Amino acid sequence: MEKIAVIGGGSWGSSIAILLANNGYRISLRDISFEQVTEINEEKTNIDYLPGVEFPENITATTDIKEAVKDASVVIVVVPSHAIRNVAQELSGLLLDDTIIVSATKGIEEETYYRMSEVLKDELRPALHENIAVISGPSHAEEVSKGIPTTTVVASKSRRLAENIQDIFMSDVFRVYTNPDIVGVELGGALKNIIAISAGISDGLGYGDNTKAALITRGLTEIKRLGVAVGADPMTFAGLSGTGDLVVTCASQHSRNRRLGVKIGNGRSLDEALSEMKMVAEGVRTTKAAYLLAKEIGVEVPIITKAYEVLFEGKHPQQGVNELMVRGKKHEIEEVVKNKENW
Ligand SMILES: NC(=O)c1ccc[n+]([C@@H]2O[C@H](COP(=O)([O-])OP(=O)(O)OC[C@H]3O[C@@H](n4cnc5c(N)ncnc54)[C@H](O)[C@@H]3O)[C@@H](O)[C@H]2O)c1
Ligand SMILES: O=P(O)(O)OC[C@H](O)CO
Repeated sequence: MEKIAVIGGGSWGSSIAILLANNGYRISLRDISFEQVTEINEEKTNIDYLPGVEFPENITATTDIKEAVKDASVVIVVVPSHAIRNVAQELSGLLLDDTIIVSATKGIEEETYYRMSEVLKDELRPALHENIAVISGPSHAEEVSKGIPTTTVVASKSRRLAENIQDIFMSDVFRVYTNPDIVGVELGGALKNIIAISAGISDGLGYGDNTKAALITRGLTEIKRLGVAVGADPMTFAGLSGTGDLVVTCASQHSRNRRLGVKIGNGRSLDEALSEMKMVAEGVRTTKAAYLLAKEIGVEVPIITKAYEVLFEGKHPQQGVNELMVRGKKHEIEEVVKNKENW
């Protein structure tokens, strides 16, 4: 049985491990929590992160990264974004030149504005750079682990590598597409979390479906604008890691980011909201990184800016919404206006 290592045994890492174990791979699941590792090995559960789900026999958990990656042909990194650089440092030196590395983490590094695959490249030796791919898309762990039909997208520089990973992940309940646009796929998955927090804030304030549709649609415009400014293909944002992931995260009962937003909309401070959550809400760090990046390169991102002011500068969420509503008048889509002569 071919071995795959999954680094990070929280909700998404555990779900990926279960999916790939059901696809016939031998899985070594690495987490830093001794309690979690023991529970997965002895009870075949991970109650805090994936309640109600049983782990198959072909998953073994370990705290030892060396043991996890030994003889693994593929290493999937599924830790929170703030841990990925440390993990990459741990991995460097442990991997063979032909090991495939897949990032399933969604975020932007705060200090460098690097995407997750860029952080991996920064820490792994050049021989491994061509082996790096990312997987993203609308895929809540709670549903994937229960075999609920899900679609995702794999991106890498090499089509052969993307198709190889597509084959590994594909099942009759998990459909995988490929896309050569790593920048767009990664940024779609990272930036949607900011809009999901904003959608949660809107729900917490008691606003309705119209407001959420506005946040999703205008949020997608901001994601696309910022993404294109740093090299993404605009078409990617119409796909699974753009529209798909944005819709699911803004609407889903499972979303950690939306849940955090609801708490803020209900009047909690960011620290209070975070202290009530065990799982990571990536959108918090991503809000800071995206706001600062957009400011630095001069891209207009009004919703992301208000999210930043509410989360980090203590602005009242209702005031943030009001400020968005009374901004100067605009055309809906500048490109459409430009294409219409004499309008
Ligand atoms: N949960 C989902 O549905 C989902 C779906 C797609 C993508 N993601 C992304 O996957 C990433 C992980 O999210 P999650 O929901 O699984 O987080 P989580 O909070 O559920 O779990 C994180 C896990 O990582 C572990 N961890 C932390 N540092 C580690 C390290 N150095 N080595 C190994 N393990 C470490 C923690 O102990 C914990 O078990 C995030 O970027 C998230 O956006 C999550
Ligand atoms: O639960 P969230 O908000 O972290 O979102 C999880 C996934 O990114 C959804 O695709």
